[in-house]
Amino acid sequence: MSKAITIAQAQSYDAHTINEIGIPAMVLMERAALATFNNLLNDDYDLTRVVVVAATGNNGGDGIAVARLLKVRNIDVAIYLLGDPAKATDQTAQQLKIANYYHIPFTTDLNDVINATTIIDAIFGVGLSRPITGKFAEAVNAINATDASTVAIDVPSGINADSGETLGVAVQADSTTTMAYKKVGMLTANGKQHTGILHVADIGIYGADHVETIK
Ligand SMILES: NC(=O)C1=CN([C@@H]2O[C@H](COP(=O)(O)OP(=O)(O)OC[C@H]3O[C@@H](n4cnc5c(N)ncnc54)[C@H](O)[C@@H]3O)[C@@H](O)[C@H]2O)[C@@H](O)CC1
Ligand SMILES: [K+]
Repeated sequence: MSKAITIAQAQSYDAHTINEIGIPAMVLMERAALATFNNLLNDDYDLTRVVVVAATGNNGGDGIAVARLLKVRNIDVAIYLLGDPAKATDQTAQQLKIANYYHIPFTTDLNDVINATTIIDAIFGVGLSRPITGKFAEAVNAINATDASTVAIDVPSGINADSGETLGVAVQADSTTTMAYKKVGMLTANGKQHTGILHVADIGIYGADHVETIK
């Protein structure tokens, strides 16, 4: 799985898997979360205090699911939520509901992010469409200012997954678990520098050149 794909390819492979093949989006989200969680454990980060910084797109949903996987293992985890939960995607709204069931604490205090030992960056993935500003930028700057280890989901937030450019500000990750295939922007100098160690996770999404098409 060494090929690299564009944002448009990532989105069309996702849509094909969900709409044509019929694997539910929530299943893919759960696999993305489990892959991120397994890499988090294997890479041996200090999980004394974990904060998941999540927005309300599907990248955020992946992160909220990771928070639950940590919580059920008795790891101290909180969610710093950015954006309006009323505008969450269906899958992310469902993950928020599950997080509430498990009583995962939500914090609005950036000091909790600053004092974490490990931060999960689940702000934006391939859906980033404009420069990061306001509260989102404050959170990214706080993440980058800490000594905490930072683990990005899919793409370090703020990096354009096509060009590798920083859109406003971008998370400087120690490692990134990217879904299905590398993203071309992560192979540029700026992209690489923000991605850190790159893990590619097979979550059941494949391109048209995959074995799936062999009749
Ligand atoms: N759809 C799928 O099949 C899967 C998606 N997955 C995850 O979902 C991600 C893509 O999810 P989405 O398409 O929801 O996109 P994102 O979660 O990356 O973000 C999109 C949301 O952020 C907003 N946004 C974009 N740039 C912004 C900015 N600068 N400031 C404020 N808001 C901004 C958009 O309006 C949109 O609401 C992937 O990167 C991956 O992490 C995974 O769960 C696996 C399956
Ligand atoms: K991210």
